[in-house]
Amino acid sequence: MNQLVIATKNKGKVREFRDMFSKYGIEVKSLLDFDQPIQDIEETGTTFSENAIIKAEAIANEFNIPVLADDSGIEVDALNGEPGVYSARYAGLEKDDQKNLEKVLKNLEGVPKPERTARFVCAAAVARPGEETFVRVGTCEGSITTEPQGDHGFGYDPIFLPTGSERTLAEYTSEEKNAISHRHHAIVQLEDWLKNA
Ligand SMILES: O=c1[nH]c(=O)c2ncn([C@@H]3O[C@H](COP(=O)(O)OP(=O)(O)OP(=O)(O)O)[C@@H](O)[C@H]3O)c2[nH]1
Ligand SMILES: [Mg+2]
Repeated sequence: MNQLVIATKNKGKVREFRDMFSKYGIEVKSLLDFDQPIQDIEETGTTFSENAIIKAEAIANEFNIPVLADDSGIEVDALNGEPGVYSARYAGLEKDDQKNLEKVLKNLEGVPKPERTARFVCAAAVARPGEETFVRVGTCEGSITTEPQGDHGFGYDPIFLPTGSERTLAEYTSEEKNAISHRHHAIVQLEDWLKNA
């Protein structure tokens, strides 16, 4: 395989998949590269895996090609796992990264450091015409800061401290993030498929 379509319109994800797949010699195309506009796929699942499968199968069936989809987000323990599958839309349907992370910080006001634990989760689903879809889940454990720090990455990266780190993911280089991220931990489980497809 020398090219793979990722069923996403999220530029941050596309950048990370491009970097991570380059070592397998795989060129990444996203829904942003299609000639025709692709309608937003409704994420009606209650888990990351369900939503990843919905996105991968929608595009695989429509275009009759193999597709990988990522559904991801952040679970904050003191917020009973929120924002979870609603991470992109936590502060509204406009999917504003800044508003989303401000809402998490506000909802955690007064919560002491040891109770600010959280994790990023990534479900990566592979759908191929006529074959069974499969999904692999990766996580990255950490905690939530009290203020945003750093300007790399995307989404909630400026408020996420990986376990044992004093820097947020937004203060990591892309190479550093891609070595420990939830997305990395999902993708390594696809290695056998990637090498043989
Ligand atoms: O700081 C972050 N670092 C990450 O590495 C990361 N991965 C996911 N997220 C958040 O979770 C939502 C996913 O929602 P999501 O999987 O539905 O994606 P999306 O709606 O943005 O695009 P699409 O792939 O559905 O087209 C995103 O918008 C982000 O807010 C991240 N935040
Ligand atoms: Mg989405």
